[in-house]
Amino acid sequence: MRHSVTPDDLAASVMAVPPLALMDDGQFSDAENGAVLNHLREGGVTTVLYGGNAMAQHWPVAVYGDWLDRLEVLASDDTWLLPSVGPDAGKMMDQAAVLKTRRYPVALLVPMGAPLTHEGMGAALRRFHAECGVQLLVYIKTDGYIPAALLDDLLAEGIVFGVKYAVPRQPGEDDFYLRDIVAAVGAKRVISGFGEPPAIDHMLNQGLAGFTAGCVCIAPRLSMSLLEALKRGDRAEATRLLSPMQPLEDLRSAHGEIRVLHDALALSGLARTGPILPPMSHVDSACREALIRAAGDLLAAEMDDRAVMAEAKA
Ligand SMILES: N[C@@H](CC=O)C(=O)O
Repeated sequence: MRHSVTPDDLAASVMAVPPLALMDDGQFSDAENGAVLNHLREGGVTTVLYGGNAMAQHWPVAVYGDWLDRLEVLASDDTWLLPSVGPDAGKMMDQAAVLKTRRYPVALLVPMGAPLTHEGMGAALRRFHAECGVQLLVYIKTDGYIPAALLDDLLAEGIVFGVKYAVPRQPGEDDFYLRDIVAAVGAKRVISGFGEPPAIDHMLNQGLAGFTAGCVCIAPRLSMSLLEALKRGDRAEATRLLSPMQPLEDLRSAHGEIRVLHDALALSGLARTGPILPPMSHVDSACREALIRAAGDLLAAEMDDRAVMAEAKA
């Protein structure tokens, strides 16, 4: 696992957001989480965030250090691994005590909810950083969550590392909040935060540096090629690369993105992800067949792409 990173690393790899694999008794599975991490690394992904898809806000603090230590052992030396902290300021301090004795450079701050003020939120982030020295990637899912000027101050103080931006917009809708954030902290510090489809507009039209995604866990090579296409401004190639992911993305939109991804990894045969953490639950059996097809087709497209690349290199 890497112990230091720079803002350029936000653009160097897709930030994969995998599910967490547990054994039937709810214990962490080294073998299955290792299988997911190996598949990502073989597909070229070097940044992995244990966030929303891993239900990270619901990890008991009692196992937080142990699960992170296990992930660190499983990750390759060149992988940038990000844990999550929050969502509340008290839990952040319990997690700071754990992170203080580890070497994670950056953690994702999952969105905080009411009650809060922006002044108080700034104080909570400063207190966390003073305790453990870990910088924060701020996850923004709602308009006006944190003022752009406060983000800029926290970035200048070395507390905020960057922003994972995931406020949904209608097609063609102007995104004033995103523009303010980019004007304050610079596009290099902001990544698109909700999968491959919105990353196309975020990177091509708003100039964001990269993106986080879930489908990348099944198709890392395709997703990395999508990132490269977007960095060179190639919309046609990006759209082509997105198309094998769309059936699974459609199922995620219809039935819940976290649980569909968790079960898709298992049904594709990539990893036995096991029980999903409460308060989430598994997908209904009614969409199982469609999920087997979508996940299997996406994995097949990934393996075909890898075979073509290997042949081209030989
Ligand atoms: N929610 C997105 C990316 C993660 O933050 C996804 O799963 O595609």
